[in-house]
Amino acid sequence: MRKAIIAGNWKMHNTPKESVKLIMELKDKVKDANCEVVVCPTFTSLAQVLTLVENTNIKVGAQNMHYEESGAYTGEISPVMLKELGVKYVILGHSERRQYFHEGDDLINKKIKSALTHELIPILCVGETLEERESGVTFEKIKTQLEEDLHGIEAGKIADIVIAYEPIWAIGTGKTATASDANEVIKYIREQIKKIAGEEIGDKIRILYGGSVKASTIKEQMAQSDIDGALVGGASLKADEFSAIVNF
Ligand SMILES: O=C[C@H](O)COP(=O)(O)O
Repeated sequence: MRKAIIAGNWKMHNTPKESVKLIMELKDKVKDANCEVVVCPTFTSLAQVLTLVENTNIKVGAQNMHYEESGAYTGEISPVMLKELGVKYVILGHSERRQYFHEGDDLINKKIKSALTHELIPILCVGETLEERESGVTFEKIKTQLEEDLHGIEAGKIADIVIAYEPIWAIGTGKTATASDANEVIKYIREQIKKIAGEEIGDKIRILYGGSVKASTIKEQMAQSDIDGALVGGASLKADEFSAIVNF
């Protein structure tokens, strides 16, 4: 049985003060959740949020990291720094990183390996553009991303990764993929993981859906055979909406 995860990606929203306010509002509202609850604030809010979620059921993730432990990489944050703070998850390969910061699969692969070495759980995002979907190459695109992003990672370690299927056309657009369309792609991802890492790991790995998830969509999404949770952007910025998603 795979334990569901609902993760909120706050993206570049919330100052430290705003983050404190949101987490204080959220704590009580999600305390009885039946899934793993994760919030991913900006780097500048991580320390305060981590302190405030001590002894609660909320875990904390970062939104990105460098693959090196330290060095002359101005403006970057290392896995060692995240680990020391108490961060548990790290989002890697988000389409916004791929699109605006030109992160390629090679780089994402290095980051995933490094996160695993430092016992951070990567939330690896994959997904197709609208153009790719319309020209019928969704599965090919996802297959390539998985093969390249997971290249050279031993099968046993792949089980620790969380994958988020995020069709790019559904992110921040209000256009949610239908639950059955999302499930179809997620099933395909699971099949690919079975090919890469073996049957058992494919059955075990948790795969989330992301893209305009709201309180009104989550029930149907979670009722699908292969969807193990959600990576939530916009709707994770409001305590009432996010807690309604978490308590689906
Ligand atoms: O990481 C989260 C996703 O990009 C989804 O964002 P969204 O819920 O605002 O569409």
